[in-house]
Amino acid sequence: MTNTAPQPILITGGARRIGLALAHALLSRHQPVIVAYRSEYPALEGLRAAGAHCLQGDFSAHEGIYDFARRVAALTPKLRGIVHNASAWLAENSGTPPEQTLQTMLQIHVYTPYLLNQLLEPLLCGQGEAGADIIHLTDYVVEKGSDKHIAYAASKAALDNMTRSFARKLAPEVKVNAIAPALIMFNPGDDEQYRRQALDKSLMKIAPGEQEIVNAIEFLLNSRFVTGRTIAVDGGRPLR
Ligand SMILES: NC(=O)C1=CN([C@@H]2O[C@H](COP(=O)(O)OP(=O)(O)OC[C@H]3O[C@@H](n4cnc5c(N)ncnc54)[C@H](OP(=O)(O)O)[C@@H]3O)[C@@H](O)[C@H]2O)C=CC1
Ligand SMILES: Nc1nc2c(c(=O)[nH]1)N=C([C@H](O)[C@@H](O)CO)CN2
Repeated sequence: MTNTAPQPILITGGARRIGLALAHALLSRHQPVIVAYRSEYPALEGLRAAGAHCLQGDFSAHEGIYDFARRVAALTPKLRGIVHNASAWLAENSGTPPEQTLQTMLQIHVYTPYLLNQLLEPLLCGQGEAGADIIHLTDYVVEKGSDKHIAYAASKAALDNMTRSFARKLAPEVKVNAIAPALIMFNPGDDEQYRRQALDKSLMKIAPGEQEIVNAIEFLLNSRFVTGRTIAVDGGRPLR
């Protein structure tokens, strides 16, 4: 009887918040993970102790993405999946020149998944039908736009669209889906007024926390049939 070990899932931006929670959830189910991180975090120690491979990588320039893909390929012959979680939430009023805001948003939400999906395709394919997954973390604002985060929303919309293109290209070996969250968790600097207003935007009126996204990702990983779709995890925001 052959006993094949599960192949790892690559999580970008996995050293904090949603990516970190996902990495620990998968590790607790004996699913190996490779965590891509840019900045050092104390949480990396816990991830390594739990068995994660943590690979430093900065996707701010194309060469960093190519270099990172080479190091992933040197680490493992196959991947069970890629979760494109790495992101920055830059607003137009951040003081950054607008062309730089757009460039930063396109780099992390469009170039990074576009290049990694192609550079790592040989690691995803060859594992049978529905043998691997790509999951793009997008945003509810893809549907609605955002007056304060115009470049962010546009770049996430491009990522949402790429979900369907890569699903077409890689079927039936690789399923490709997106998860579009609305507010999942606040940032530490968010004040009370902001929190009240943000909570009031959904029907459910809570910030549900990382586990909601972990649950959606586990649903997709367990499916053999769902591909090319965007799962909304938004507390009913379009109905408000
Ligand atoms: N939190 C929420 O309520 C919502 C989240 N989402 C989406 O869910 C996902 C996870 O959200 P959240 O946990 O809040 O994300 P965070 O913004 O907290 O973390 C994102 C991670 O991506 C990394 N990253 C950003 N730019 C780069 C880069 N150029 N190269 C390498 N790594 C980079 C960051 O690294 P570093 O630490 O070095 O900056 C960071 O660790 C994101 O895609 C987000 O857009 C969508 C809607 C709501
Ligand atoms: N990369 C990130 N994207 C987003 C964040 C974040 O902190 N990092 N936060 C949000 C907000 O929670 C928003 O949905 C409600 O205020 C959106 N995207």
